[in-house]
Amino acid sequence: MSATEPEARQGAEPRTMQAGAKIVVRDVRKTFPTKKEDVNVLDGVDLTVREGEFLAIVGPSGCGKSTLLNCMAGFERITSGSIRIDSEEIERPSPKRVFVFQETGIFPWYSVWDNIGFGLGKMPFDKKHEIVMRYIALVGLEGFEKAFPAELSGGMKQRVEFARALAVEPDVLFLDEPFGALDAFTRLEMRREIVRIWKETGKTCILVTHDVEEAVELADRVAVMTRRPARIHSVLDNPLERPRDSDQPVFRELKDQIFEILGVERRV
Ligand SMILES: Nc1ncnc2c1ncn2[C@@H]1O[C@H](COP(=O)(O)OP(=O)(O)OP(=O)(O)O)[C@@H](O)[C@H]1O
Repeated sequence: MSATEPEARQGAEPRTMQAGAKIVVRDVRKTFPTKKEDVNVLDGVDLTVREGEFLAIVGPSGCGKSTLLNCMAGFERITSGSIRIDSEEIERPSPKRVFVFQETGIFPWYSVWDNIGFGLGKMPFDKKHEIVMRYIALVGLEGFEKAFPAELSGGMKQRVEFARALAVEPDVLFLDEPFGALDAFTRLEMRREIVRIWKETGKTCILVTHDVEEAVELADRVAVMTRRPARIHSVLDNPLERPRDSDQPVFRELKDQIFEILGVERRV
């Protein structure tokens, strides 16, 4: 396992040509103006997300993890710096970049089929049906296409959420605490599921989580943020094969390393 210091700040021209780079974040600052005073949230964030990787972002509570994710997806405008996806500057949201939140993202008044087909817009029924059923199968919900969310368990609703996100064929999946509303057992089950889905689809996945163990179990690399105003403290490589076991010495070392970084930040 190895930790890399945040990538060196680039000059005016971001280093977008790095082989395999999907998202390049350079010297990003984000300030929220409020009536009382400006809230300085991100303060020089540098991060490169590789094509097809599973990257987790952890950090102290309220440090700006969701803000960074929103900026990368184009939902929030950055104050300065640069965020490029496939060498294109991000200025607005795109259907190629979708969010998966907690189960609350799905519409209770729509069936599983309608929820998953929602983002597909107008298209011939047969084509839509083929796509919806493909993703229903991918997430293991065959037989539940006519069910409504109230008839589903928390884990099943989460599967609908994943299928709905994937059906629009995004090339980046942003996962913002997606398992936060699930009970402990279902959360463990869904962690395994997300790894399987990620492997089968090859999407670039960026996960924000409070749970360091979850980050180490799932991610190829873990980016650790400082407290607010935040930057990336370090990015740790996770060399462990999947499925991972939290009793493995390397798993524990990696977790300890992250806690140490977070602890240091808390004492500053
Ligand atoms: N629209 C906004 N206007 C003003 N301040 C905001 C806005 N959005 C976020 N903030 C502030 O930015 C800071 C970072 O929020 P953010 O939700 O990104 O942090 P986080 O690390 O994801 O939080 P948590 O650990 O609680 O999930 C917080 O202090 C928050 O109050």
